[in-house]
Amino acid sequence: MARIRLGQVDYLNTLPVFHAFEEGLLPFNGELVKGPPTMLNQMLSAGRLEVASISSVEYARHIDKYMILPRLSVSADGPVKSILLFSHNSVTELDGKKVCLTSSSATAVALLKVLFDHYYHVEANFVTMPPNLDNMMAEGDAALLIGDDAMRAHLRVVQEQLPYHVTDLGEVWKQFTGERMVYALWIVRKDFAREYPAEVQALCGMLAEAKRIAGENMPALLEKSRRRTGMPLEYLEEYFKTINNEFEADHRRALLTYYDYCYKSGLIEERVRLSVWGEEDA
Ligand SMILES: C=C(O[C@@H]1C=C(C(=O)O)C=C[C@H]1O)C(=O)O
Repeated sequence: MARIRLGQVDYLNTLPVFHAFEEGLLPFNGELVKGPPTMLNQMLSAGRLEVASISSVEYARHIDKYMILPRLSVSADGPVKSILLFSHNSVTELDGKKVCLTSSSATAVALLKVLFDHYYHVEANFVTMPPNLDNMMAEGDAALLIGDDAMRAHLRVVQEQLPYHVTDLGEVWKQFTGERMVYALWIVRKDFAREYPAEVQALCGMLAEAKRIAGENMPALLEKSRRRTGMPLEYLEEYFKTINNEFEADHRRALLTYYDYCYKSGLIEERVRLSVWGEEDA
């Protein structure tokens, strides 16, 4: 029996899928590997994980090697609250300025570049840095943060009344395209899926069960999130209402729209078709 190394993006937005795994509520006898998206992106690509939640743009960069697991994503329809650009001035004034990008992200980095190219028509200089708001704002004119880092930074901006503009890229994307945005997917390595289809099928069942369990245990999940991050309960409650973890027809159309723009901006090399585990043409 193949042991599955399962990568978990270590942000709140994957908890509605991973909570039951963390709590040992499922008969999963593989290994859970936690880290920021870019770490898991690399590990999956290097064959050091079999399955992982990773940056959605990464799928488009490895379509020959990857398959999408059904009915799973991290997405939001409009404002997402955790993909945020902090800036000293408004975004339209960032032409020729320095924008610091979190080293944890791939999807949001590409989304920012797409929006700069096609929506704001702004050409900035990008530098990649560890996710630290103060260092980034000292170094450049704007800072892109994602996940819990972005949420913490936003709370600080409000509490300490820091004089920054805060732009929610999910909201801008929705204004621009009318679509939701899919930030993360659950991906299996194709070579592994071909060799161990029964294990992948069983894992898909567990992931579906895990979502159901989390949905029925929101008070416990919220309390765990509060303990883990120190963020206020109401803020977390709103966040979990904002994040969606499905992958249906709307998500697919939205994702393909995003990939189209990534292609136009030279951020991915080929046009993409979605190959989803268990579907006819996968
Ligand atoms: C919405 C989010 O989606 C995340 C954004 C990612 C990226 O930018 O590469 C990767 C995984 C997601 O968990 C977030 O973390 O805030």
